Amino acid sequence: MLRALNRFKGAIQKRYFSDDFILDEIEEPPNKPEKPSEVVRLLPISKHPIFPKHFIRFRLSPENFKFMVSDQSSTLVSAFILKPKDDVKELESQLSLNSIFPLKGIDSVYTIGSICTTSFNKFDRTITLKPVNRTKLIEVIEPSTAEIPFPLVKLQHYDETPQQARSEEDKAILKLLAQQLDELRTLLSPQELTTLELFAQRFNMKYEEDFLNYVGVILSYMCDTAKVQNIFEPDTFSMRLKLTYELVQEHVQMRNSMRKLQDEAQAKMQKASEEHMYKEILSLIKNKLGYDKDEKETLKIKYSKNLEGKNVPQHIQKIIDEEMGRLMMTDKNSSEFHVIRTYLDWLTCLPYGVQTEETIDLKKAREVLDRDHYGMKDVKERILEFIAVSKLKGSSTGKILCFVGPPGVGKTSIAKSIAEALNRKYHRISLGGLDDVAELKGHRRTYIGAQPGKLITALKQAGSENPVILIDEIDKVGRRNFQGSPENALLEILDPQQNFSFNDHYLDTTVDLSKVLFLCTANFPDDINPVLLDRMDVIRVQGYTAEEKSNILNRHLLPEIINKCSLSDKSEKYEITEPAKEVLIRDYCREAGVRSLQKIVTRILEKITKKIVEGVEEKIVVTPENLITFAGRPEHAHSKIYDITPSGVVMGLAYTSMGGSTLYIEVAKSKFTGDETEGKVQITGNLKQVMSESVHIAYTFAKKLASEKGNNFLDKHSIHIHVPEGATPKDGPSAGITITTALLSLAFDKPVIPDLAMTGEISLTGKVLPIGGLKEKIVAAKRDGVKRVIIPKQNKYHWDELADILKEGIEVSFVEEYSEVFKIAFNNSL
Ligand SMILES: Nc1ncnc2c1ncn2[C@@H]1O[C@H](COP(=O)(O)OP(=O)(O)OP(=O)(O)O)[C@@H](O)[C@H]1O
Repeated sequence: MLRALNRFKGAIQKRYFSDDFILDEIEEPPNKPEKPSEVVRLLPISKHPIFPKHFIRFRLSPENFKFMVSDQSSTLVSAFILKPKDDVKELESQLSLNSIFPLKGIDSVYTIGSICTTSFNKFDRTITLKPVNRTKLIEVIEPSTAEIPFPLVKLQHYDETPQQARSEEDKAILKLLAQQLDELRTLLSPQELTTLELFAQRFNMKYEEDFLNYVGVILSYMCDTAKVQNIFEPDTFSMRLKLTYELVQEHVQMRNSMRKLQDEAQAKMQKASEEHMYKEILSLIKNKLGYDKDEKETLKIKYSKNLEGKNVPQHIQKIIDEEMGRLMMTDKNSSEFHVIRTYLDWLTCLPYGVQTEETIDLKKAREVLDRDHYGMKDVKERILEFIAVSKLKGSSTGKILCFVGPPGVGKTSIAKSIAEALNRKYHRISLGGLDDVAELKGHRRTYIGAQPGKLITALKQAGSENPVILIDEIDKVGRRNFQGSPENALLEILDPQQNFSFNDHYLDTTVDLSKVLFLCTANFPDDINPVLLDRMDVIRVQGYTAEEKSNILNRHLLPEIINKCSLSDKSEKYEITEPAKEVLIRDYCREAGVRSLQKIVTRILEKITKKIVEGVEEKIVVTPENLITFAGRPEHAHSKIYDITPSGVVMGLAYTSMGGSTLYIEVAKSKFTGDETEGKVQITGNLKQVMSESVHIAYTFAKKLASEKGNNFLDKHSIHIHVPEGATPKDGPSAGITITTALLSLAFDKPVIPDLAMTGEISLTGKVLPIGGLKEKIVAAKRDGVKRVIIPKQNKYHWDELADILKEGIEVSFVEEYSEVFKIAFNNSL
């Protein structure tokens, strides 16, 4: 500090270095009066307390200046800091120099201030305050008035005599304070540093009090008024030193973090500007050397190669040419360049005029279909008919086949076989859960990251204009929403009248889809939009019987899985016995298709592979007894929950999206509640609307029939109808005769004959109407040990078409009227 002081010896005599502060002429501090007067005027000042040996000049208003100059007592005044308030800040912002403010009340100033000598400069109406001592405000003797702007106050002065004997702690803190001050100097701007060093000239650093006052002055220009006043007030040296040290430390920390943030921000900005500069230089160099042009030329060559041998439609060629021109003109580093480039990538990669030669050969088609799929007689016949018609027509397009059936029955894989049979490329689009039309028709190019829709992607991937595109799960496509209707887009895609000019939003031009052969699959035709369904030829793919599953397993699934597990040449090391396969089909895979059978057999063969790799010597034989160790526990428990059905319980047959299943209808009486005079029906078991309606029809009919037979049970009791397995939603009218029979069984308190199951819709007059999914229902009935089934007479031809092996062991009764059901179910005993 002393070095700094010497450096600045002979500093400019009068110097302005901040708008707020005027360093006055260097002069010796005034002689301290023997004992300063204790009754003086109070000058309320702003910003910071005046530390001993530091002096400040203020500008006064003309009236105040006149008053002060004429006032006899004003050779000595006291200066007190106004407590920071909003209006003080406001006043400060209006005045650039340190100011003396009107005093609103004695409470608005801090009670510790300075007693100062004064000197006036009438040229610029300023008063210089030179502090003598710190002082405490005791009371107001004469308050301020309109004529007397500054009140007369009584004070009690501090004793500022330097004390040399310091405690060890004080000495240590003084050392630390000096260190902190050194650190602070490293964090200051050059202008701040100059100010700091100029202040140093006023203090004699030999004295610790002077050093502390000097630090106080520095802080008063850097910290809040309240904080500075806090270090100004204590009357003991130790306390002032401690508080001053803490404030310096806090300020240094704050400056350090600010410096860090500033450095980080600066580094970031510098990096960004350097990057920008290098890019500019690079692009200038590339431009000069012609590299830029080279890259564009390379793209041009790539696009012409993409289009080689293709028969690009005129309207698309025009767009390609235009976009090529734009590409050449656009700066390679601009975002626009990338947009045009991606667009051209798509436009040039589509297979314009590229086709595979279609073979419409019935014999080959039959071979392929038989090779890949067991059974499916009807489906294969329908496909061959379709191919035969295509042969005469000269093309297979124009008609849309839709394969409908439960999961895992081979709908997707038969579509693949059709593609192979016709020598067309194959691509599958899954619509499950799709609800954004843009996924089918693309996003407009104005979107960031826009892409064409699934159809254009399919054409690109197929690489030919005439692939088979399988639209999978068309029944699961989302309905209309705010983004548009995917169903409408499908109508446009599948309609031969429209799809020769399919408009993709991204390509923003029309593409010909008329040569594509569209095939669709669905689990539930009822969920397909009727307008869409109308355009399709529906081919029902039925579920498989246990025998069919067994054949599919042995002929197709097993060889395929064995091949995948690389077990083809290790057949002597393992065996899955026929009884084990039977248990697998019966207990593990009860659904209509064969997908879970495929999964479980894969799991078993993987376990076998692991054992072989581990070096198990003996032959691994999978039998019904050890099946659990290979396949785990069967997920399906036996669905037969009654061995003998009691009164009020009858077995029905249902067809769900998962295939056929047996289901029990349970009916129980419940008491009348309140003042009911007529029976009511309560339904539980997750029944959807059609089935609930069916319950009401059955109830009305059963009531009528019962009373005709002299039984008024149903009139006198409320009824609860339940269909167990509530987690599965049930719909469809085919439980009509089953519900009626269950109601009558309860009413007459007579169980139906054993091992009976029935299916059929009932009308209000007792007619039995036909049902769907007979094959699946019979498969389920057989699986659950049903010996006798009642089905509508109108379904007889479906029954006749069933394989003999499926009908074996089941006695069937075809009925037209409910009265026939009644007779069979209750064995003519009512
Ligand atoms: N009749 C069959 N002959 C040979 N393999 C079959 C037969 N039916 C199904 N598969 C095989 O079963 C597996 C599942 O069939 P696929 O994926 O075609 O069923 P899916 O009906 O399309 O089911 P989803 O409705 O769930 O899509 C395939 O590996 C398929 O080859």
